[in-house]
Amino acid sequence: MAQYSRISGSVGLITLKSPPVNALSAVVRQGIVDTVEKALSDPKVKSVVICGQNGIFCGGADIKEFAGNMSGPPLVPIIHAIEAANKPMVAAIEGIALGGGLELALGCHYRVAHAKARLGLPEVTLGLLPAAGGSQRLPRLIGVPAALDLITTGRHVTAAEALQLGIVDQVTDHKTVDVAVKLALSVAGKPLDARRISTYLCPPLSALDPLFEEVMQKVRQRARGAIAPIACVQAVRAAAALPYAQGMEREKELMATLFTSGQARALQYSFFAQRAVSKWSTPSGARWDTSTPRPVHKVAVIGLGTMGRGIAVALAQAGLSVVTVEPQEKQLMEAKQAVSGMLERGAKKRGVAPPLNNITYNSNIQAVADVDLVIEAVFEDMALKKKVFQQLSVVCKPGTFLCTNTSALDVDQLASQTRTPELVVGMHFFAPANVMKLLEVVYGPRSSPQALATAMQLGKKIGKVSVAVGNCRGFVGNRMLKPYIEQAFFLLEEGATPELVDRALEEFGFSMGIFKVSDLSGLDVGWRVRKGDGLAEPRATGQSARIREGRRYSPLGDLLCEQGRFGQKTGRGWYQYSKPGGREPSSDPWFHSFLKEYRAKHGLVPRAIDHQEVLERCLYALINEGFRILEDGIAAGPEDIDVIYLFGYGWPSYRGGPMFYAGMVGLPKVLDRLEHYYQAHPDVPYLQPCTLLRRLVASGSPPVHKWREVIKKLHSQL
Ligand SMILES: CCCCCCCC/C=C\C=C\CC(=O)SCCNC(=O)CCNC(=O)[C@H](O)C(C)(C)COP(=O)(O)OP(=O)(O)OC[C@H]1O[C@@H](n2cnc3c(N)ncnc32)[C@H](O)[C@@H]1OP(=O)(O)O
Repeated sequence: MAQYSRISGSVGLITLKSPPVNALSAVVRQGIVDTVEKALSDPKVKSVVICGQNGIFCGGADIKEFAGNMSGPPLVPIIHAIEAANKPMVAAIEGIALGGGLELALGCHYRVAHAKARLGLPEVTLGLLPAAGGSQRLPRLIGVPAALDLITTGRHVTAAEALQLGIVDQVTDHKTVDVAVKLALSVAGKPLDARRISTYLCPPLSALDPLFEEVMQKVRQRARGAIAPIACVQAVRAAAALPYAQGMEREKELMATLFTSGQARALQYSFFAQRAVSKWSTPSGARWDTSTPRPVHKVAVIGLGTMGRGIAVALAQAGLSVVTVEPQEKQLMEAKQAVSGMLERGAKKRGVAPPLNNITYNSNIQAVADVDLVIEAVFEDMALKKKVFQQLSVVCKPGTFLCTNTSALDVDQLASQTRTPELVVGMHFFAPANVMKLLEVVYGPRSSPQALATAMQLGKKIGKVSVAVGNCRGFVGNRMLKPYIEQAFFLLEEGATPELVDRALEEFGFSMGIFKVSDLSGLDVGWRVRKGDGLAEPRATGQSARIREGRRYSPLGDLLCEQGRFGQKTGRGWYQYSKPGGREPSSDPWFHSFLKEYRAKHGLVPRAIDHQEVLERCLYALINEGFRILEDGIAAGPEDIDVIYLFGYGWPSYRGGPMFYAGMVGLPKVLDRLEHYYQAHPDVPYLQPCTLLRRLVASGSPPVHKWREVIKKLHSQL
């Protein structure tokens, strides 16, 4: 709703009231219509201030409404009425003015922002464009280049930047509404024509066409298949080229296409999925709202390899006190230099002082005696990790949470090395740990709800999207990756090339195909794991070379590693590079002839493989494993899996995540194709459709938000 009052004798005050972010729901929009009418018809009122309750101006349109039938008065005419008003309208912006919220403010004649406010048009991140006049007013106000930047990226700006750009007229450290009322009093009765942004022309630019061509090219490259950023450029172009009324028509037309698109549905799903994962629950009944995290001030990081360094930086940047331990002096010195450099570069970017003093560097594990929580980040080796946990159990003060940054190992085995297994959880960071947003928080059967809640809270504090997952080999992300990679290897055996597989995946929207990723992260990583599992040992030639434990196995990755081809770091992998450490992959004739010989040796007759098959085999195998994970209760719901893939594995955001994507493709189709491929490859168990997928299809393929009901039923029957 919106509340109306009169203050300071002649100022009408309209307060948006719709917690938590005063989104513009149908009720709020109706409230604005009613209160504006009241203010304009009250002869005692000479000017009007619009603000939001609880220090928040407005978070934009109510995104929940987009999924249903939109009712209530539309926003565009409301904003037109505000702009056309014959009394000055002033927006008092506290907290946030985002999307429709900023568009509402742009309809006002004046804007005052609190110094801590953030403003932006993030519609593009929801698969939309600012369609309540934002795409037409913002370029008229701040010019085409700046508007293109804000609208195509959706980035939020601070009040200071908004002032510099000319989005707001005034920034204050005081009570924003009081300052806005003062301004409203001072401008009462003054002419308003020059304050109506829709009447402006965009600031002139000499070479409009080349500018838009250049921007469009950049945006297309960055968008990698997303349609909203393209539409945003087209809308701003209309603002630059057309009179306002025609520009608004174009804005409406473009929005109509986006609004009903699958991409918008996916991005809006992902917005709510990100929020849903913070409301975690476990099969044993622990929940986010009944578990109290303990405060964490001082954290230890054990091991200063690549992961440990990134984790230490992420912690220090969030203001935590960090105790690092690296027993090898040389490695410790190198790490100190590297970490300081990372902190300095990060601080420069953010315009703050580097938090160098937040970190101490130690070679003795005794230094962790008084920390609240430890994150072990030593080499991925169970024996080594067990030793560290035994030491930690002795050294740390009672009650210290002990976390491991393993990417696949059994958290429960590590817990059993300590006297307090209930305080042990996994905190699986993704490289580079100070950049990547994802954190898998892994609870074992003995982890206490408080340990889980504390790790989740710490993740949030350091700016991660944290997802609680159960303990199994590879947890969620890496467990699903295994069948995906396996299919890619099999496709090479059957006739594909790394180039073909990568192209198909990149056209789908991944920034890099699986073979480029493998070269980047190092082929030796997977090789070490396979050797640990007894899979990668050199075997007899012939049939048995391609079978392990009765299942089809491809030794291609192992064979490359045996040749010292570890990817970018050695300058050779699935591709070749100009030098060791080179970044630009190019097709490698050696690999192609090696593959030819390999196929001949194993009697494999290559056949033509198209992009469709690559996508179906790689992605459906991965999705099938996702369903198994849900079946096993390792992830609480499809949102958890999707968020993990969106934030940790480069899944294209406009496809919503693998489980959402399966729903978009249609579960019957996914099931049918898996059945087809399993029939063709009965020695590949990952292709066998799992029970949950069958059950969902049998229950009419409900939409993704209803899957939990089916999962619950399935669990109750097991
Ligand atoms: C045929 C064509 C017809 C077309 C008709 C279309 C009409 C066109 C007119 C206008 C269109 C306008 C477009 C928009 O305005 S789109 C919305 C733009 N706004 C945003 O993108 C903001 C999204 N929200 C955020 O970024 C954050 O939530 C933020 C506001 C910054 C607050 O962050 P934080 O403090 O971290 O809190 P949470 O993110 O956890 O959010 C708290 C809860 O509030 C819910 N929320 C937030 N924003 C919205 C929103 N805009 N609509 C609905 N709900 C919102 C969020 O889900 C949390 O809820 P819960 O606690 O239940 O999880």
